Amino acid sequence: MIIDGKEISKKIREEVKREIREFGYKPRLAILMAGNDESSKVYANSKVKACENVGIEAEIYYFSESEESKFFDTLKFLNEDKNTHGIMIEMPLPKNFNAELVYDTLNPYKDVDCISNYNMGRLFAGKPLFVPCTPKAILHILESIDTQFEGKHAVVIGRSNILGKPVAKLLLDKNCTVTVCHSKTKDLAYYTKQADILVLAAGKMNLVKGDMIKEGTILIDAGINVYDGNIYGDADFESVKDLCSYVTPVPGGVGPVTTAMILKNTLEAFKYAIKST
Ligand SMILES: NC(=O)C1=CN([C@@H]2O[C@H](COP(=O)(O)OP(=O)(O)OC[C@H]3O[C@@H](n4cnc5c(N)ncnc54)[C@H](OP(=O)(O)O)[C@@H]3O)[C@@H](O)[C@H]2O)C=CC1
Ligand SMILES: Nc1nc(=O)c2c([nH]1)NC[C@@H]1CN(c3ccc(C(=O)N[C@@H](CCC(=O)O)C(=O)O)cc3)C=[N+]21
Repeated sequence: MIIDGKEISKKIREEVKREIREFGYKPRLAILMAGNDESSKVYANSKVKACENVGIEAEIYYFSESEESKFFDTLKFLNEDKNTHGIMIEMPLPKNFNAELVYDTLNPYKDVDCISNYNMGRLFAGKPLFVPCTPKAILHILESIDTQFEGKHAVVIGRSNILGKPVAKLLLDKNCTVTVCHSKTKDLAYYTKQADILVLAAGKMNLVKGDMIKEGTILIDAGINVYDGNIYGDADFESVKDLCSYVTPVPGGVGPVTTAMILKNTLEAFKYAIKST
C-alpha cells in the first residue's frame, strides 16, 4: 500500500490549527537561511505558507555566505526575543559558518528541529525537549499504519545527526532491533534484505531496488534527490512498490509530514514559552 503523506500531514495541521485558535495570540517561528541554495529557499517559502495556514507567524531571515557575524547577532537576538517562540535553522549551513557554535548558541527551548548539542544530548538520554521534525514524521507515519515494532528488525540507511541517528534511536525506544548502515557499509543488500522496517535517509537516488528487499517490508523513504527538475527518493519506487506492505512515495510521503511536524514543534515551543512566564 502506498502511504499518503499529504493526508497524514493534513490531520496534524488541522489539530495544530485548532489548538492555536484557543490561545490568545500567535506563535512565531523564525527561519534562518544562510547561503544561496535555491531549493532550500523554495522549502523555506513553503514552510512560511504552511505556518500561516495554521495561524503561526513565520519570518525568513536571509544571510549571504559573508554574513556570519550578522547571522550570530540575529540568532542571539531571537534567542532572547519574547515574541519569537521557535527558531529553525536551515541545513546545511555554508561551509565557512561555524556550525558547532550554532549548535552551542541556539536557545534549546526554541530549537524546534532539535539541532543544538543540548537537545541532542537530551534526545539520546530519553528526555527530549523536541524530537527533530523528519524523524518525528517517520515515527508518526509508522504509528499511523499501526506498525508492530517490538522485536522487528529495523534497518536505517544514513547516520546524520538530523535524520539517521535520531531515527535509529527512536526505533530502538520502540524495541526494534536496529541496524544503521552508512557509506562505508559493505554489502548494503545483505542488511536491507533482512529489514522488516527499512528507512532510507542517504540522499542517493536509486540506492535501493526491488531485488534488495524482502516481500512485505515497510519502506519509509526520506531521501530527497532532484534530477531533471523532478524529485525522487532513495528507492527505485517502481521496482519496490509492489513488494512492500507499505511504502512512502516521493513526493507526497515523508516531506509533507515533516512540514506538519515543524508546525507541531513550534506549537510546543510556544507552550514552553507560556509555561516560563
Ligand atoms: N523528507 C524530508 O523532510 C527530509 C529529507 N531529507 C533528505 O534525506 C537525505 C539525507 O539527509 P541528511 O541526513 O541531512 O544527509 P547527510 O548527507 O547528512 O547524510 C547522509 C547519510 O547517508 C549515508 N550515505 C550516503 N551515501 C550512502 C550510500 N551509498 N550507502 C549507504 N549510506 C550512504 C552517509 O554515510 P556517511 O555517514 O558514511 O557519510 C550519511 O550518513 C537527503 O536526501 C535529504 O535531502 C533531509 C531532511 C528532511
Ligand atoms: N534544520 C533542517 N531541518 C530539515 O528538516 C531540513 C533542513 N534543515 N534543510 C532542508 C531539508 C529538506 N527538507 C524537506 C522538507 C519538506 C519537503 C517536502 O515537503 N517535499 C515535498 C515535495 C516538494 C516539491 O515538490 O518540491 C514532498 O516530498 O512531497 C522536502 C524537504 C527539510 N529539511
